[in-house]
Amino acid sequence: MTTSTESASRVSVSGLVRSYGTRRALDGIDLELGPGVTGLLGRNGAGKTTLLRCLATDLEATGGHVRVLGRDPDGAADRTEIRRRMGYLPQFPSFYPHFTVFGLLDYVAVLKELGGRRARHDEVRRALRRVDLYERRHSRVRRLSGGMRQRLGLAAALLGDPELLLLDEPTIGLDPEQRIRFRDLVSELAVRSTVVLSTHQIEDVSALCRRVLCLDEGRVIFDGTPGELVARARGRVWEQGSRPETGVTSWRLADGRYRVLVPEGVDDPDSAAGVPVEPSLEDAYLLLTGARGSIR
Ligand SMILES: Nc1ncnc2c1ncn2[C@@H]1O[C@H](COP(=O)(O)OP(=O)(O)OP(=O)(O)O)[C@@H](O)[C@H]1O
Repeated sequence: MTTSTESASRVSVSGLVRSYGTRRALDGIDLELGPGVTGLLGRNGAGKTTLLRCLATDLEATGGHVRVLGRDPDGAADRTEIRRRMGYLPQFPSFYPHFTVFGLLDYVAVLKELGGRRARHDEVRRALRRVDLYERRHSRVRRLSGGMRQRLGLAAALLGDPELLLLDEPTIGLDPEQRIRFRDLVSELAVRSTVVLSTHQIEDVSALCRRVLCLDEGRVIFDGTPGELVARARGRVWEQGSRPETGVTSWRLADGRYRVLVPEGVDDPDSAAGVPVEPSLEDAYLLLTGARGSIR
């Protein structure tokens, strides 16, 4: 039976467990996602890619319940329907190098069963324009730069205006202009679509996400707005002239001073040594995930 919360959500996950052998990469995730951009943060190995792969029907859950776009990924017919209505940019997209840019996207569009030839070609052109690759449509994929390949992967994910867009580290390798273009595109799409963005680029989260989920060892350790995450760090970020004692996180800044993060339960530094400053989202994330000691 479908509950009203489930039908409003594009993604509904409860008690999701995914193990690789004896290792639990996801250890009981509960999640409801509606339209808008949600940023997925977490250290290397926290479980972000595994979560996206479970939502993308690329990995089966070991335990718990997953519904994507109102469908059950365990059923073959439901899985096909989810794949048609979802766009997925994997962490390491790989392409046939001898295809042209246009030919490759057209091939993906055929697999997604996007309309007749004419409508499909229109959609391929539209996706190429959106990622600024239209001028390169006749190039062989092997001749693209790393950032262009990343944009090609994004174009493939955008085909057919998916209701759910799952993006695993989408801005890796993009130059600043293309990164801003990407943000503009994603925020436009997120008016109607649900976008989940796994990233280590905290600036992308600040610029794009209304909601942040932070994973640690396969569990959600924070679920809220970027502002709520920053608020947790207020009063715990300092700058001072000398490297502090252990027990706090610190790193040297360009001007020779030190930025100091003071975890909860540790005394504030001596106010004579430094001044409290407004935390950034990055500071708040580092405090949340428990970084310790000097970051050199
Ligand atoms: N195919 C696999 N086989 C075995 N273990 C795996 C596999 N994929 C991931 N893992 C393990 O599962 C855990 C979560 O990995 P995952 O790739 O989901 O993390 P992540 O948060 O995406 O990391 P990163 O930021 O480095 O991409 C890690 O301990 C990882 O070593």
